[in-house]
Amino acid sequence: MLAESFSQVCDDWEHYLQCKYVPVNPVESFRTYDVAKPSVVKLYKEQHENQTVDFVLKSRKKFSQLDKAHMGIWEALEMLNELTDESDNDTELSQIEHCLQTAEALRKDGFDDWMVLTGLIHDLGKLLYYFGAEGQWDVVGDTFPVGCRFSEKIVYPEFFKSNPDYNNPAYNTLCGIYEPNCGLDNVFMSFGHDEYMYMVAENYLPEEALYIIRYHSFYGQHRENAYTHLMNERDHEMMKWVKIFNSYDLYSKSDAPPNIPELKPYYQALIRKFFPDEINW
Ligand SMILES: O[C@H]1[C@H](O)[C@@H](O)[C@H](O)[C@@H](O)[C@H]1O
Ligand SMILES: [Fe+2]
Ligand SMILES: [Fe+2]
Repeated sequence: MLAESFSQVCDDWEHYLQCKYVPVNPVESFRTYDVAKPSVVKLYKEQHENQTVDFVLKSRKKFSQLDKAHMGIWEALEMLNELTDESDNDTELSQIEHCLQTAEALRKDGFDDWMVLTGLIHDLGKLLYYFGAEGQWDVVGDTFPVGCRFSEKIVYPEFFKSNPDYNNPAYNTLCGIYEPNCGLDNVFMSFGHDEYMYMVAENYLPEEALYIIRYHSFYGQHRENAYTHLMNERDHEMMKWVKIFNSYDLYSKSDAPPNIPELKPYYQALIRKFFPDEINW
């Protein structure tokens, strides 16, 4: 099932480049963190204070075992439905609704199966909240590299001042522990649902889908371009997909809630094209 080359995955790249999701609400009404809910501010304070190199290494080790559950994708979506994302300032809908909204918006614009499926599952990693996460701060919210200087372009940069890595000379230079242009593959991102879902889906999806899943919360780069110095050529190619995906992830939040029972058969069939009945979590 793994796609071997870019052209195999995407037969109509030019078409996709034209696709710009047009939100119902004005673009400026999204991600307005200066007027955020108190839960959002609290979440980012905890996240920025606690995501250290040590913490990320421990979390990667703990969750890469994939020994937390054995279940199917649709089952996981239903389980996720119980969770309200405290970092999200833009939607009050449940996560299954958000996942379906993203997938539906992609489907309407004619994207390939793998991309629609990516929309459906991109936030499923939030299940790690039930699998022994410390709280929501190591599950949701935007992500960023650790082990190098925290960018001022990240939301609420002031909270990083209380992160123990902030004053560590090994970690607080522009590239920190990394070589310039080493590639994001070699960079430790703050731990959360992106990295976890990447681990879960690694054997089943094409490279582009996995890249989107792994970096969709990395607004510091896909929106702010604050970490270009760590990227290699592959990242530049792949990041184009993340940018396209982001419009659908973010702006579809203004659409009407999807009809879950009506959509279920289509998405179950789509899941079966890529995943076995049950996978390890
Ligand atoms: O609040 C949201 C939410 O947690 C999303 O799932 C994540 O991808 C975004 O980056 C974040 O801003
Ligand atoms: Fe997400
Ligand atoms: Fe999302």
